[in-house]
Amino acid sequence: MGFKTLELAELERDKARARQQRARQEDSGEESGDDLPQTQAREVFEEVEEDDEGEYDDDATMNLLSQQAEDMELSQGEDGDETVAIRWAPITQSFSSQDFMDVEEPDAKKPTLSADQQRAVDIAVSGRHLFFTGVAGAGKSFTLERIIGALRAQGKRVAVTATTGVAATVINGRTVHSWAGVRLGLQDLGFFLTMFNDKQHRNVRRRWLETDVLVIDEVSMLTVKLFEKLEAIGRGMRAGKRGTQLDLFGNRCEFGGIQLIMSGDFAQLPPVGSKRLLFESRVFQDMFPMAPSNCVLLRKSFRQVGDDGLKGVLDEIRLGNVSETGRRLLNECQFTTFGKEEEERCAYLYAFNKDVERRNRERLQELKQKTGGEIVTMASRDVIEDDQPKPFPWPSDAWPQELQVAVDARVMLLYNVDVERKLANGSRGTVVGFVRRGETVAVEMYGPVQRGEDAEKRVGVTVSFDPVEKGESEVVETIFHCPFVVSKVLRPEDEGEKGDEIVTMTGSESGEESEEEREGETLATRYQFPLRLAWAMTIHKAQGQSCPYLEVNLNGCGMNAGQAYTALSRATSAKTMRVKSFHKVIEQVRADPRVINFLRQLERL
Ligand SMILES: Nc1ncnc2c1ncn2[C@@H]1O[C@H](COP(=O)(O)OP(=O)(O)OP(=O)(O)O)[C@@H](O)[C@H]1O
Repeated sequence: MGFKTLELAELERDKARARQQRARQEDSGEESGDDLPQTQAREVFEEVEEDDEGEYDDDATMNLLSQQAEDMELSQGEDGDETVAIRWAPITQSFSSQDFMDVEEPDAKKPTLSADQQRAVDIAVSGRHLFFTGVAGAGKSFTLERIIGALRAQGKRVAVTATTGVAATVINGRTVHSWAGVRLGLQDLGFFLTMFNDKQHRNVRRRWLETDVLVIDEVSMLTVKLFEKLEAIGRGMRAGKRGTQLDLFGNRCEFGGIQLIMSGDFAQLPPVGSKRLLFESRVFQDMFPMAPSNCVLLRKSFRQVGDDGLKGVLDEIRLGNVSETGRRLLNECQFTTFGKEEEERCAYLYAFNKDVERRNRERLQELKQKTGGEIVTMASRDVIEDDQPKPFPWPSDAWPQELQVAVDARVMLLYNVDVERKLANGSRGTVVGFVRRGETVAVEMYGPVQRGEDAEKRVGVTVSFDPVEKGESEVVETIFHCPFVVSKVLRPEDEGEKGDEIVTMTGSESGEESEEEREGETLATRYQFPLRLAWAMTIHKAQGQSCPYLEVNLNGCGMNAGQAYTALSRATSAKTMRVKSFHKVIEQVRADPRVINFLRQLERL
């Protein structure tokens, strides 16, 4: 497909989106800002925001906020050494009507909910906080979509989020960090409450104030510390609005009265950099008491339909205890073979980054031999401040200085470009071509230098992203023309909690920084494509996805049933899954006793 065709397809899609939005606005009697140029429309919107603010007494609110900040200062707790695990910062923090988007009426053809799924929907529409969980493929994301539809039909303003970008794409949401405006969430409560009250952050503030229901998916990866911080921010931000009243059920207004809908499976991946699991949080326990009125366990898996053998072995691994029958099945999976096309679509999962990188390098060389195509090296453009050492000691998690790609190479996106359009950190696709000078202005301005034949002319890379299977089996194809990403090393103004330098990865299509990102002194900046090779990926990147063809290497998953379980449960059937390094690991797989205990309590409800 030529580039012009790609651009046209994109244009058509944007037009269709605009048409849909206009139709929705007309239906709801809302005035459309579409006829205005974009900036003007934004100004109109901001004026409305200013007016809304009149509802609150700003001085009184500020006093309350500072008081609350002192009262609720969060301690570091045992998670004090939390590592910086999420390497991006939101591209834009802007509030959009999409945050509170209407949804279509339920379609009679859509699959019907199981009794447990229906119970979750009923609790959600009753206005109570809801936590629901279930085995991988039990339809947690699917049920969330139904819940969101039902709540919006009640006129509620629902913010849809997940703990990772890829998980957010599945439910048409954004990351909870981005929604909440907290980036990595490293600063203390007072910092956020003060920050959200300056004019620059009015959009974040407005989101906190106007949301009725906050949905968070894949909560097994949410740290106790961040969850409790979000709860305190909610209370702090909304204090001027609702005080510290009790809600309809006589509860203290957690999250300042926002209803919480949380979903995830603690038998899958735990949070990065923290030993505590979310259900150990006192705030979580208060909000979601172990009772049928607040918690639901979905028991049936819909992913491995028709493969009871695989379902059975997954249930065993989940609890860290694999039977002889289960071992035999996994043993047979060592010898699964795929046809040529299936092998191309296969996802290879590893526990370690070094294995992922090795496998991807091998596949790139194989591709070159097979097609005779050229491997293109994208060298980053580095800007290092005068007083900084040269070469600059880039942190190990900075984007690579040299990125190698080729046409037909499988690649993965490295930050959340546009989660609503399914372009999230972890989204996978295939390189379809290179964009040459003159075909796009933005690329010329911000493109990195390339080496290799024809390098002068090659200034961009075009990727066709895989369709994302939504909860209800629709597919959305996205063809994406890569923007560039700025990777910065900053010395923050407030020195952070640890006084260390913080690495901030920021991205924007224009290459310009957004207001919120202009904090601290820039030491060095790297311009690079936000891509990495992705025939192989880490198990973390695969959470929440279904993989029709899968190879799992279990090396490194010992002692961590969550990793083995997450990896193997991406498969839709044992026939389309190849398992490697299984013997050594299966003896060691142990489930976390805290998780087993938590699940047993849920079973008894
Ligand atoms: N009631 C249902 N009827 C038919 N299909 C369903 C139903 N519920 C879920 N599914 C299908 O099952 C598959 C898995 O669902 P989903 O991805 O929501 O599971 P999940 O619990 O979120 O999985 P994971 O824990 O791996 O993220 C999807 O293809 C979904 O469409």
